[in-house]
Amino acid sequence: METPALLVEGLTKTYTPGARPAVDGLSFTMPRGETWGLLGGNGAGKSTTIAMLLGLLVPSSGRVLALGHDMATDRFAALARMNFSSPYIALPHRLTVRENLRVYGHLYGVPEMERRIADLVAEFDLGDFADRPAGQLSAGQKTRVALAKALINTPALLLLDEPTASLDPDTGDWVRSALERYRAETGAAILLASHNMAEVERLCANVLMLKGGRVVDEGSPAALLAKYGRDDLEEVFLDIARGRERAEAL
Ligand SMILES: Nc1ncnc2c1ncn2[C@@H]1O[C@H](COP(=O)(O)OP(=O)(O)OP(=O)(O)O)[C@@H](O)[C@H]1O
Repeated sequence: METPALLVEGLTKTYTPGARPAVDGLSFTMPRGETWGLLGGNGAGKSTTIAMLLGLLVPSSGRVLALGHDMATDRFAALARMNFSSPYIALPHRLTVRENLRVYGHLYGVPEMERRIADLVAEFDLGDFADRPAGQLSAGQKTRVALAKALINTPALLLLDEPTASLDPDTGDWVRSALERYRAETGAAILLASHNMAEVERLCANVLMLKGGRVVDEGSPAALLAKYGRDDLEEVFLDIARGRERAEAL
């Protein structure tokens, strides 16, 4: 059987000794071919989780198998087939968009790289500013470039931290369609941290609700709506964020 996209066991991160962990015993198994959402209020532990899944941050305890590879011992085998985008990581700003994509294409050893770049420039509508320095772009334009960069190596596992945060509604909508198409065409798994409930409802097969670094609930958007007796995920999120138990919510 194919290994899951992510197998996470007891993942914990304590930044300050003696303080409460930022991520506290997180365990889940995410299959390939699905998009999952990581939801939670500010400080819930989403970015810390993603940084550990990528091997950028060493966990205090627990383990991550990404595409079957242990991130503690066999990280590079996994990273070649993973990618990510985060609003907190800037692209080299003096390089043009196209140069940026070439740099990352080389890093990942992308075959037929110019064709791959041309496809991504078309897919994310980067043509108008492909030859401008990345540092001169608007936040929304940078986000689209970051997503193109995240797909350069056709990853089997894609981790996205707030992928559409700076996009206007129309652009956000077609970026979501592009992600959905990518998943459907390649069978990739996508884990996205988001504050956008409509986005999560539209894209995600399963949602992990984080609070204080722990999963406080999980399920498909439809199952969570039914469980909390709500019409949209925003209301479910508020119920959980404000600590209302299910019984009180009903
Ligand atoms: N480098 C750090 N050193 C110490 N504490 C940190 C560090 N980074 C994050 N934290 C703390 O860890 C907790 C989780 O933060 P994290 O950034 O993972 O949350 P988040 O869910 O991504 O939040 P947001 O929605 O605000 O981006 C917070 O209490 C935060 O203050």
